[in-house]
Amino acid sequence: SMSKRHKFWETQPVGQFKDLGDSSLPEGPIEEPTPLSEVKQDPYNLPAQYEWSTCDMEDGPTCNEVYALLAQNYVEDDENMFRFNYSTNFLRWALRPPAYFKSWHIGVRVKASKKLVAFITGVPARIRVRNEVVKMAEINFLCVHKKLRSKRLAPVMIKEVTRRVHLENIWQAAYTAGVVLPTPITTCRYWHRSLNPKKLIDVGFSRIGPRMTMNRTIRLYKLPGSTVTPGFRKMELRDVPAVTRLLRGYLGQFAVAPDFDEADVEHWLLPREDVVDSYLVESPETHEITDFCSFYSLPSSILNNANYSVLKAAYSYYNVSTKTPLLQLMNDALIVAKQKGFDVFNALDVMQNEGFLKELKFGPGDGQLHYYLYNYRLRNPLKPSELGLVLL
Ligand SMILES: CCCCCCCCCCCCCC(=O)CSCCNC(=O)CCNC(=O)[C@H](O)C(C)(C)COP(=O)(O)OP(=O)(O)OC[C@H]1O[C@@H](n2cnc3c(N)ncnc32)[C@H](O)[C@@H]1OP(=O)(O)O
Ligand SMILES: CN(C)Cc1n[nH]c2ccc(-c3ccc(F)cc3OCCn3ccnc3)cc12
Repeated sequence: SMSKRHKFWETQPVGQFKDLGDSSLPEGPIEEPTPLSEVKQDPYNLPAQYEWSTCDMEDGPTCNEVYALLAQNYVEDDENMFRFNYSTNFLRWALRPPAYFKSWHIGVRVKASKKLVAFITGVPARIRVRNEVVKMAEINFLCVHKKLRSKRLAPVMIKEVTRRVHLENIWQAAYTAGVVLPTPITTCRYWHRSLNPKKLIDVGFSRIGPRMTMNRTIRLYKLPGSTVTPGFRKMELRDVPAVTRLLRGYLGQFAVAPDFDEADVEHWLLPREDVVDSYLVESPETHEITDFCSFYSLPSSILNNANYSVLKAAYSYYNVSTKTPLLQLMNDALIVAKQKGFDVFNALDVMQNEGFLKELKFGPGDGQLHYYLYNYRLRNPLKPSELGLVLL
């Protein structure tokens, strides 16, 4: 991608590959805000047969259309064996955080049939970059129907969501992708911890290692039936103030991290069945909340297997350990994920995750996840361990 032409991205206020190494460029916004009166008031032009369609995720039929478009056309692994299968409840959670804008849930429909054929979203977030808290849009769920690929629809959709974000006086964004674009602020690897090795091997997600048998593999990944940490329990509404304090204190060590307040913690971290799970350790003696762990539920469709159609995957979200060793805390997270029927527990090598991945028998995945900021330059890329942000 360094040599590749990026005809669209070269026009955008993002770090450009040609600027890499030029440490004279200042860290911070690349372009200044435009006066709101000068922001384009009307939507960008789509090809004649298509129209913009703001998607109300609270409307059942619309939410189901978005679900179906993503279930059939969203991100697949490199071998096209799996495709993310975000649930409708997950999408409503991901897209309606505090102070969200419905106008940032942008669909493209065929005028004649009203068929939803493309989608892109933004949600507002306060992201701290080093010592600056920046109002940003987190951009996600960019999807063009498989039959409409390579028609340069994505740049139009990106410009339209940018325009609508600008109208709310927000000038920066954060996003991730499995593809390399100008220019990653960091590149993470993802790791997988088998919970149901027999199914993972059956569907081709994992392979039996050399000098291993199926039974030996099942034994290798066996976990206790219950958690081991005294005071380990599900998070409840009454815990929001304490978890907010714990999380803000912990995330302060990372160069880029969300600036969560109590309303954010209530939305993003209170357990929601089959969407997000959060646990904490309440000291039996002092009743102080000392540790926290969370994971979200993102199944993948299995695209061609006779016995299974869905891979149940848990993804590590935000974890804080101040008293319980991180290894023990995350092992308890694996134990509850197994209890809940997940087949695999996934984690990125961000934050302090490298400290538990190998020890808890995670294996490296076969791809990378690149993190990006829009209209905000970092002088140097970050190490994954300097990143405290997980996007869904
Ligand atoms: C201040 C507010 C700012 C807000 C905006 C911030 C920026 C937000 C940016 C969005 C963040 C989304 C984050 C997110 O959702 C998480 S990443 C997941 C993206 N979605 C998928 O992978 C689903 C399956 N693929 C598709 O649906 C299509 O392949 C897509 C729609 C991906 C591209 O459709 P297509 O039919 O295959 O391609 P054309 O229309 O012909 O367009 C080709 C151009 O698109 C560039 N491209 C390809 N993939 C991209 C990607 N993942 N991000 C950004 N750009 C991407 C590509 O480099 C080329 O530009 P270049 O010629 O310059 O290289
Ligand atoms: C983050 N969010 C924006 C979705 C997203 N977009 N692009 C991606 C590329 C990789 C990962 C990812 C992140 C963590 C992880 F443990 C495994 C992953 O992908 C495995 C490959 N795969 C793809 C579909 N089914 C399986 C997520 C994403």
